Amino acid sequence: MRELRDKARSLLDPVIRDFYEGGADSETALAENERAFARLALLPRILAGAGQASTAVRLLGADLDTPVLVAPTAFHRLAHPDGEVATARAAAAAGTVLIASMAATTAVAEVTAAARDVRPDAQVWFQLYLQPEPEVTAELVRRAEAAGCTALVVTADSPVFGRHGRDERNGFHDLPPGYAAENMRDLPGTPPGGTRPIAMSPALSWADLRRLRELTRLPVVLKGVLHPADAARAADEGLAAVVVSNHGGRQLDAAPATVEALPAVVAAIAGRIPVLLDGGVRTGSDVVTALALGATAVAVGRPVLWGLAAEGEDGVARVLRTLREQTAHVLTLCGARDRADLAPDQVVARGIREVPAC
Ligand SMILES: Cc1cc2nc3c(=O)[nH]c(=O)nc-3n(C[C@H](O)[C@H](O)[C@H](O)COP(=O)(O)O)c2cc1C
Ligand SMILES: CCCCC(=O)C(=O)O
Repeated sequence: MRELRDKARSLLDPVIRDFYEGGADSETALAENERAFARLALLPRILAGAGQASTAVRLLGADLDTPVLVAPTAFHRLAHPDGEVATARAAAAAGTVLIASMAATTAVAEVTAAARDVRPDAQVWFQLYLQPEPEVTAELVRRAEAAGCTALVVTADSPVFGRHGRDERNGFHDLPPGYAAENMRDLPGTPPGGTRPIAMSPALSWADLRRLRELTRLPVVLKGVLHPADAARAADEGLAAVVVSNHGGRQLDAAPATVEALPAVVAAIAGRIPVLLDGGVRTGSDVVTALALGATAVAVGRPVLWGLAAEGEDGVARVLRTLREQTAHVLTLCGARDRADLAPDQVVARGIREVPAC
């Protein structure tokens, strides 16, 4: 992973590298996502007789080979000329879900076609920001459905754009000439062939999410959940899953590390719907830590961009394969056959522990 990251960093234009790597404000949330995992240790169970570990997981009715999904990230063609097509092919081959970003540089129909070309039952979910004009959101949903996406992921942690100091310093505000947010083309209100900018709105509420659900039969996943009360509400409202996420540290810089927010969300959901997590997942130990704390699966953002920038489709495939192999290895070392054998008491803070009364 480090090797791919370093290769990506050396190949990418520094302005694009900063866009991918950067976080909001002081980049505290960005750094804390990784640091919080480093502050945790796993207590293995021994002599459990668990046998060969399995990374397979069932999620929203689909069987996946790995609990590591591809988080939605913008503008893949800035990382590699094959862009989202390469990512989609690698995710499909890895037997995982690609959450395709609304801010993709490839239209969602082309993304799903690329994934299905590798594997007919490939799972592509479509991430969107609810747009202030309902007819724009409705058209995006219609396109995602027509493309064969199997779920919608609404990102709810972005009432405004995050403040990204690196992009401001670099003057990176728009896609370079020759690239476009292809899902935003030919929407209501755009001139023929033109695109419209992605809007973020602080006026959006649960009522807007309910209206979205009336438009579609697709399961709707809520991304950007950190408060347990919001998690409970998501389950009450009938959402299909939540993603504990602080947007990779790119929105509220004072947000907690996601792995630290996870236990309260898991408790609030109380097994009603799957809880996913993204932010700072870099190794199989991170994956197993999140699973032990109650996540059904995790997603990775920047590692996929490193793989893509370094080696295109092969690089993304390598990132996903490495994480799956490491996850299986760590499960085995923890005495677990799969996620169901893990328990939250296996995750402990580093440092000397109090001696428990046994
Ligand atoms: C360059 C970049 C672009 C992103 N674009 C989107 C996006 O379009 N939609 C979205 O919901 N999240 C977006 N995210 C957030 C990711 O989905 C995810 O929450 C985050 O990257 C996870 O953290 P990690 O990068 O540490 O794995 C983006 C993140 C990065 C780094
Ligand atoms: C309008 C593009 C939004 C991309 C995004 O969510 C991010 O860069 O974090």
